[in-house]
Amino acid sequence: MTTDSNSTSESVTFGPVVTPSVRVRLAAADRQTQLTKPAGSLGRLEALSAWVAACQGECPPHVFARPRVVVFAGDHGIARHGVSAYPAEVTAQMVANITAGGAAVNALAATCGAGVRVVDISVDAHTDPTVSQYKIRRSSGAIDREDALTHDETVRAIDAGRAIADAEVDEGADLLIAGEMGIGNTTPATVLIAALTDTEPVAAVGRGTGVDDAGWSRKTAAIRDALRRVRPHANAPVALLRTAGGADLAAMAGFLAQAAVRRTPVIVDGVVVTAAAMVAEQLAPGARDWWVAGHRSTEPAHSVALRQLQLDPILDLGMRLGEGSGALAAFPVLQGAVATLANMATFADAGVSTGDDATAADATATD
Ligand SMILES: O=C(O)c1ccc[n+]([C@@H]2O[C@H](COP(=O)([O-])O)[C@@H](O)[C@H]2O)c1
Ligand SMILES: Cc1cc2nc[nH]c2cc1C
Repeated sequence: MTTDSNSTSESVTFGPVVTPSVRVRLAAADRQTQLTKPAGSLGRLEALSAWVAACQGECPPHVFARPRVVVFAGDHGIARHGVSAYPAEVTAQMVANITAGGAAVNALAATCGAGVRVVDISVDAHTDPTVSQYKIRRSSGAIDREDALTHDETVRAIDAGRAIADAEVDEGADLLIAGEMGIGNTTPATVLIAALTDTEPVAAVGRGTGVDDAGWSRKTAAIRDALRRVRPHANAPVALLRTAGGADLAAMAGFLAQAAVRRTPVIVDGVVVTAAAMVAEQLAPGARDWWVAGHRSTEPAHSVALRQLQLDPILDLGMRLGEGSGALAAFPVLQGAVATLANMATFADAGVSTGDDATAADATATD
């Protein structure tokens, strides 16, 4: 088996990813011990707040002022081969629904002040020019029998995602969420994750939108066939996306990699976004330090990918929607964590006795 391993020879290069500040993370952990609460009593919120402070490079951190969701929409040729519970036409219909404000992503984003943008990367329909600025093509190829994209399309899709991340950060986004919409997209997502983790199709395949048993069998066979085509490219992210990904997945990978280059934290969503994240980590090593997993989707491949990326999801609510919904559900938890570190009084400020004072008082009483 031949292996392409040199990602620079694939003509896509990302700027360096710096590590979120270790010094600030330690200062944040120390400040958490000084806040008016028993030591460690905010549980994982304490580590989450320290991560945000490290990403922002200052402690105390500031609560997020401009969280932004970008929903990447694209169709997949494999959806025409009975692997989803819904017809491919739903992708374009949902793009219109998101644009009109009627989708779950809109409802969730409105509760926490997040802005939503939907971008048509590869929808198999004509869409409004306001969403099609970055369109690469109409639908990616059916990956069980043909490449998803040409090399040139793959590079352009990655660059589109990079440009979208740059535009969001330049316009002041201080937290990014990648979401997606695309009938059939759990099939290429599962192929990418299985290829990158050497996982058997049956251990990774899930029901996606709720496909029935016959559809599940077709999906498993499609994943097996696509895996045969893609396995030689497991160490070559551009070839991986070209062979068995899609334009939407490539754009998300570029977006997630560039967010890290731009030192902007990201809440990762479900199985499709996390598949793109695995490729983004190949494109820009270290990018994962800038991401937190919002939730654990019910798709088995999602757990496989989270384990590989060493991301511990904030929520586990049995969600499997996509659109960035799981990340948005987790956002108030993350924002709350930041608010504790940013806004709570210290024991010294508030004149509240510390645990050390109790120990000292006990010692005095027994002297
Ligand atoms: O995010 C997830 O984990 C997730 C799990 C199952 C389904 N989805 C969404 O459902 C669509 C893909 O499902 P399917 O069955 O058509 O492959 C796509 O629009 C995704 O946003 C998303
Ligand atoms: C209606 C619908 C909405 C979605 N949002 C994300 N994936 C979806 C799939 C369907 C079918």
